[in-house]
Amino acid sequence: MNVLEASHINKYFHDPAKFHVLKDMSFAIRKGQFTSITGKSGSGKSTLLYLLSTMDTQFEGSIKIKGEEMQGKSNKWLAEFRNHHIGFVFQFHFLLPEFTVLRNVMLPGLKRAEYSPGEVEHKAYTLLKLLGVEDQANKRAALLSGGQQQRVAIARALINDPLIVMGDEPTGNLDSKNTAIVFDLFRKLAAENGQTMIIVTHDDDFAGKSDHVIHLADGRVLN
Ligand SMILES: Nc1ncnc2c1ncn2[C@@H]1O[C@H](COP(=O)(O)OP(=O)(O)OP(=O)(O)O)[C@@H](O)[C@H]1O
Repeated sequence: MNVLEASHINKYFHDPAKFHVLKDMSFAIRKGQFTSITGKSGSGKSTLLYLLSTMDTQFEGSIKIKGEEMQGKSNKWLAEFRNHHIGFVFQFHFLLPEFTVLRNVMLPGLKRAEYSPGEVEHKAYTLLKLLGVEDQANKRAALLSGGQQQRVAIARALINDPLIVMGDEPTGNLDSKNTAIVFDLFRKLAAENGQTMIIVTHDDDFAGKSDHVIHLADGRVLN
């Protein structure tokens, strides 16, 4: 089953001159598939992920998630859809620096209010443990190293069991040991929970081990 279908995506930037950054891209991503988006610096990986995440609505073509067309929906509708179905890990972590690590991970779960605060806390702690940062749980997020913050941001992205996890270089600040831990966790979530991973990466090793690679070059998808 396809969880995401992109058809004839075209995207232009207009600053300083008109620039055709994404050219007629079409592809499908299946449920539970571990997809890497690769390509040289400047090839459009982050731009494409931003579109797929529904955060950028300025493009031509169609993006369907769970069979639902994302084009033409209001920002409010899209925000609600993202809250329910998509977890993000950005290059910058956007943790709330004055809140504890545990609180940062719990917040999207508390906002969703599907589980009790106690259950959300238990889940947050379990995720921090899987990512090897449970000993930082009660520290203020601002005090953590870049790599620790990245792992906390990954835990936060996973707290609501999203259908799709999207990451822009989610292991960019991690050493090889922690990159392997994150990769194995993503792989397990894809295989056991059917969660779909869409990950922008420079790491050929990481991409080589994924189920599906979308390789960008000259603004196009190479097959
Ligand atoms: N807001 C913008 N306005 C104009 N050009 C932009 C804008 N954002 C990105 N670009 C250009 O679009 C191209 C693709 O950028 P993008 O950040 O998607 O590449 P990338 O493959 O993710 O690169 P990297 O691997 O270096 O992060 C680049 O040439 C970039 O300069």
